[in-house]
Amino acid sequence: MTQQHASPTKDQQEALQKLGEIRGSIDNLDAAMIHILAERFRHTQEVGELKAKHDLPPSDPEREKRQVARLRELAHESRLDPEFAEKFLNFVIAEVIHHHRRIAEGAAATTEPSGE
Ligand SMILES: O=C(O)C(=O)C[C@]1(C(=O)O)C=C[C@@H](O)C=C1
Repeated sequence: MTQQHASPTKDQQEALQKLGEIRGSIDNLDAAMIHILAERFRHTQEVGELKAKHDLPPSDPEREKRQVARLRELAHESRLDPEFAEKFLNFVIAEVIHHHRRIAEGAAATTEPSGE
C-alpha cells in the first residue's frame, strides 16, 4: 500500500500542537459536564422520591416554562443558541420525568444505566 499522507509541514505541526491543547480543554469541560449532570440527577432523584411519597405529579409544566425562559435568557447572554439550550433542558427533563415515573411505580430508579 502506498503512503496516503506526506509528513506534516511545520505549519501543520504547530496546528496539531494547538489542536491537542484545545482538545485538552474540551476534555476537561466534558468531564465537568458529566459531574454536573450526575449532581443534578442526584437532586432530581430526591425530588422523585419526595413526589412519589406524597403522591405529587411527576411533571410540573409551569415550573418547566420558567426554567426554559430563564435558561434561554442565560444562553442569550452567554452567546449560546437559546434553541439549543431549550432542547438540551427538555432532553434532561424528559429523562428526569421518566425516572420520577419509575420511582412512583416502585421501581428502583437510578441515574445508572438500566440495561433496557
Ligand atoms: O422541579 C420539579 O418538580 C422536578 O421534578 C424537577 C424537574 C427538573 O428536572 O428540573 C423535572 C420535572 C418537572 O416537570 C420540572 C422540573
